[in-house]
Amino acid sequence: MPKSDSGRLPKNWPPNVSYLTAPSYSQALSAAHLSSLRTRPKDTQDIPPNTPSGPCPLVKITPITSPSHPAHGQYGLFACKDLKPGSFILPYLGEIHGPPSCSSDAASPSCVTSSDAADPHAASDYDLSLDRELQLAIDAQRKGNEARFINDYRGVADRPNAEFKEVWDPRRRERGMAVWVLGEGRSGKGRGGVKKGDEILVSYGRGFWGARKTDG
Ligand SMILES: C[S@@+](CC[C@H](N)C(=O)[O-])C[C@H]1O[C@@H](n2cnc3c(N)ncnc32)[C@H](O)[C@@H]1O
Repeated sequence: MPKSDSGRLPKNWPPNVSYLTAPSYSQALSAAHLSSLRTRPKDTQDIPPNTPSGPCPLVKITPITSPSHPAHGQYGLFACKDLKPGSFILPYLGEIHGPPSCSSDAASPSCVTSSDAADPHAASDYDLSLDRELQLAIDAQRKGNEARFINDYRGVADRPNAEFKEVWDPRRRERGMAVWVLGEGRSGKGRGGVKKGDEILVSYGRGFWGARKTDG
């Protein structure tokens, strides 16, 4: 049984994944990575102070039973109530890690190149970039929270209704990623927030799918 700090697990939480209520850190994170992680970037929104640590009351993990859904047989994340455009949903928790097998210097040339053997995160479908320059990312494959169940909108809806955005956590004084309802945008077209019962869908970006294309 996976353990969580609060002892409570969201419904449908998989037994082989640890449930996190706070970030986890790779032991290989360098001093430079930790320092960057704890430096507030400009123009980053705060995680709302009332964000619960533990199961998020706004969402539920739900098995995808519709055969026409491209993630049929897997899980998705659905809204338990109407969510306003631009509103915060939940943090994206997982193991914060740097580039593969990196030693104590973030810019170290001794970092080995990426391969599945050297990089435990290379094959993960749950690895979300936090800082491209420093190659910091958050991998929720083995440990995470409900946000790891968010599917891509392609083949499900015309457009995403949510997005992953960097945040500042004032309690931990640390950078992170979180899920937000898409804002109304300039035109306001088609961005009416998320309705109760809707699947929460983001765009993983073309890079995610490009990297998974097979030749055959
Ligand atoms: C971060 S996981 C999302 C949660 C996943 N459905 C689960 O139950 O664990 C990413 C994986 O979900 C599936 N997925 C998400 N969005 C999809 C889409 N639009 N079409 C096909 N598969 C999708 C793919 O298998 C992808 O590698």
